Order: sequence, then structure tokens, then C-alpha cells
Amino acid sequence: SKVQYYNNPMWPGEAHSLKVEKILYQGKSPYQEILVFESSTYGNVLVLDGIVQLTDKDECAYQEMVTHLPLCSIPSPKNVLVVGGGDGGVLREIARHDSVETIDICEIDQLVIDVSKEFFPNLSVGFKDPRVRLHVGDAVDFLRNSPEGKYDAIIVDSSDPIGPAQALVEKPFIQTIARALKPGGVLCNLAESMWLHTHLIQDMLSICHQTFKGSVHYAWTSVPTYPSGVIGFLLCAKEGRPVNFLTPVNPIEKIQGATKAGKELRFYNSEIHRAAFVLPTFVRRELESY
Ligand SMILES: NCCCN[C@H]1CC[C@H](NCCCN)CC1
Repeated sequence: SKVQYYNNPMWPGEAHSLKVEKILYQGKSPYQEILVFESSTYGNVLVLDGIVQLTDKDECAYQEMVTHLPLCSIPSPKNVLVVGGGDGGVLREIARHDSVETIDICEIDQLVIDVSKEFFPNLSVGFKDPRVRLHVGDAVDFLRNSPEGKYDAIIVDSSDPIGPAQALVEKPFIQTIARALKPGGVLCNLAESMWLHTHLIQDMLSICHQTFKGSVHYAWTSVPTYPSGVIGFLLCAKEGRPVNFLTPVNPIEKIQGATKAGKELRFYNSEIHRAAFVLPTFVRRELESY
């Protein structure tokens, strides 16, 4: 049998299928439906409200890029916040940075954490790092109550901005993120695929340009199990210290060797860091005036 995802308003008219070997978990939290299945070619797959979140085979592309694009753009990040990220994969990647002293994570859905610990040990290993402090709740409230200028980096590792994560792309939330960052602090936000709703990217770009007086850049990576096969990120720097996203300032060796995260890097490197910010011509045209 196979599971097919189509008729999703985010990508009308297209479908993506994965062959199912075995359904491992099906449940419903107060926020979303949760499905885990063993696929025949991508390992275990996590699905929230019918949208593929990650698979064992290609999660490295997303988790490594969403983490190291910001963290390698500033010298020795110390205090990091993850919004969402309940599967633990981003925590695993942050743990590779020895300069990091505290890792706050605010995930709204405890069931996602429990399911990841049961079925995705290579991702939930991130929760084992002693620097991690878990807050289960709404990140909108968490950020509103966060002290000003606390974080060097904030990573928004959410589901798509329909449903529980809708508020995470709206201006008031982005403003609370900017307030919680130190001068020269960086935000890495999940952004849309360049092939899908670029108006969402445009909306986010204009909000981030208004909110972050430092640089704002769109970057992208390949994730075969996401619709259109690519996903984007928005890298934003708060004014107060020059940040050049295009050239990593942290040598890859410093994070390459970290074995406490369990596995070596499988996707990120300094060249692919620079390449992530190189955009096709149509994307440049569509984003240049935002
Ligand atoms: N730590 C993994 C979380 C994954 N975040 C998102 C999961 C949904 C995915 N939709 C891609 C479809 C684009 N609309 C984007 C990444």
C-alpha cells in the first residue's frame, strides 16, 4: 500500500506518494493528528495533519541547514532558542557547537516529543544534551515573556504556517523574536519552497525587513520528501553587529568533529552554506522588491 498526500491547499494539483511497509503509530494531540510509518525507502516517516515533517533518510538536509546556517554565521553563539523542533533533530545539531551554553526549546505539543523518543531515536537524542531546557507551551507566550536581548540565535523549526504554526509567521511574533535577540543576533525561520506559494515568502520577507534592520536573506535546500523537493529558510540579523550570512565565520572543523551529537554531519558543509543563498533568476526577480 502507499500513502498519498494531495488536495492540500498549500500545493494544489500535485501529490507525493511513499510506499508504506508498516503503520507504527496513529494518534491525535490537542493540536494535530500524528502518524508515524515505516516506509520502504526513506526509513521512518513523521506526518502531522497529513503533511510530511521528516524522514530518517533526508531529515539531515533540513535539520543541519536550519541549524548551521544561523549558528555558523555568528562567532561563538552561546544562548540559543528553538521554537517548535519537538522531534529533537535541531537540538542534536545545536549540540555540535561547543560555544553554546544554553539551549531553550519551546514546543507546543508534548505528544510530538513522546512520539519522536519512541520512533526517531536518531533525532530525539538531541534532548539528552545537558544544555537543553524544555518548555512545553505556546511560543507566542514564551517569547512575550522572554527577557530582552537574551539569545544569540533563534531557530523557528515549525510545521507549515497553517494550523498550530500560523502565528509564527505573523508580524507581532517576529517582533517578539527580534526583541529577545542580542544585538547582532540571528533568526532562522522556516520559509516556503520557491516553487510553491512565493507570496508567503514575500510576506515574510517584508515583515522581516521591517523588523530586522540588519541583513535578511532567503536560503534553500533540497529535501526530497517535501513537496517540490526543496524548502526555504529566512536568515535575519538584528542590527548591532555586522552579520554576513553568505560566508560562514565558524570553521566547519569545529562542528564536524563533534561526536556527542551521535552522527557526523551528513549534509552541511561550508560550500553548501554559501551555495544555499544563491538563487535561481526567477526567485531573484520575485523576491528582489520585498
Ligand atoms: N524538525 C522538522 C520539522 C519540519 N518542519 C517543516 C515540516 C513541514 C514542511 N512542509 C514543506 C511543504 C512546504 N509548504 C516544511 C518543514
